[in-house]
Amino acid sequence: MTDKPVLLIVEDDLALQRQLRWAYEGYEIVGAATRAEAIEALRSREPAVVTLDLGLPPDPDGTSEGFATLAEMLALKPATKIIVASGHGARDSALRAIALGAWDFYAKPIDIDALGLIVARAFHVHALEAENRRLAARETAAAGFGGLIYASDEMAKVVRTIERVAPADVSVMLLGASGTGKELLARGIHDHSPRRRGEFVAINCAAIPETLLESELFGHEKGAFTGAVKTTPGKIEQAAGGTLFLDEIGDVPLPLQVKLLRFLQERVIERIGGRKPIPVDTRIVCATHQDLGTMVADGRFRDDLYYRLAEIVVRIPGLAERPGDASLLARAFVRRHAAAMNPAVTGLAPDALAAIDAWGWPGNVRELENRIKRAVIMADGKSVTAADLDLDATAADALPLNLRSARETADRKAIRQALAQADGNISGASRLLGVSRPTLYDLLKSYDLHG
Ligand SMILES: Nc1ncnc2c1ncn2[C@@H]1O[C@H](COP(=O)(O)OP(=O)(O)OP(=O)(O)O)[C@@H](O)[C@H]1O
Repeated sequence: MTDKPVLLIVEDDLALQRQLRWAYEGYEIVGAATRAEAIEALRSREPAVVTLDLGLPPDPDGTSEGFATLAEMLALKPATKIIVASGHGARDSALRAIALGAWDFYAKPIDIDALGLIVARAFHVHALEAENRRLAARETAAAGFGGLIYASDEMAKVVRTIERVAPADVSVMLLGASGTGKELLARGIHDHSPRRRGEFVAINCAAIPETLLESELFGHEKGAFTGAVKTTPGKIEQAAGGTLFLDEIGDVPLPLQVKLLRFLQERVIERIGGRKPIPVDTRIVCATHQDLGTMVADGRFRDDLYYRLAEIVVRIPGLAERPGDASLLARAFVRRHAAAMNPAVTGLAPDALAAIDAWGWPGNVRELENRIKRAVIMADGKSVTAADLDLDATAADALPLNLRSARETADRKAIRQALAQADGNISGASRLLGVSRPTLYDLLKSYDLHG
């Protein structure tokens, strides 16, 4: 066995089969002369592409056995690209073969070069479709994770960690820049934990004025302060039996940090103006874009609270550090927003994809989604362009330090993308990059990248 792509040739004329074997060098050729042999080869070798002669025994002058083989193969492995050949009543057979799901048809006698082109194209399309299926599978697998979409190994690693910690009742701290998907991941933790039937309650500690934050979190009794007209439970109580997501935890003022710490130690709260402690069983997931380590060192964040909250710390990389994610997310957002706002739009133009890859995404996924939403509304034609995204002029980067550093940046980016596309496979990535494996190894070493 070689690692060349497998081409199955179903042909009862053994001389012709031999001739084809010699003609196509780039593939590993497997021959079959009957339906039974063809099915056996399909099962054992799973060829991506098959050429099928319709005139097979016991009906070598007709097409019945050929069509039966076609139908059986497609039923077994629908993604197989089957190219049908026949000399009899070519037009009718062609129509019938295509209707049954054949990839293409050619009329005998065989022209080796013409058939070679059809075969090569079939392999190419098969590979593209396989890649699409792989990405779609990742999308669906991740859909359980609050609809999280990703292709990069960086994000796959984050998801693996989250999947592992979700069922354990530990507090999780998510660190990442704004718009990287922290809330989505927090929701994912909740949905994959035994508390999923309870509520997921999110509170953005930065968005609520200091004076109100305590009451929001802990609730208040009627009459506790002016305007407290009725007793109101806080977010912590609301999250009993579920998960409390404290976003921007770094913005909680010090006095409230003390109260939060007491809750985490004793698992009881007291509403403002209340006298009796109320036990609350909730899991805390928190997030911040701030450097809590420095805040602890500066005395702006209590270290005892930090350690209570950060039993597990998960770092979420920025969108620009996740090769392949931006374009995958962009496609998904185009689908989502086009359906709602401009159904004529079906995709992204090549210049838009290039601009998306080149952009630094300071606002991460949120920025990407907003740009796509606006572009879908603005788009005139079927495709969103770089101009619709407002990325054409702005995508021009500042001048790099020197040519060497510009080359290194470009190299690093291309290597990471190729590795992402090849699923981390060095041979695959080196083929995509057009360099030898040893060259790629050297580059990985010199740039301190990991394959
Ligand atoms: N991997 C992803 N797949 C699909 N959608 C995503 C992904 N990451 C983020 N989003 C979407 O992007 C938006 C921003 O994500 P989210 O609110 O989770 O970010 P955040 O890190 O919590 O941001 P902030 O810190 O500003 O609150 C949301 O609409 C979210 O649904």
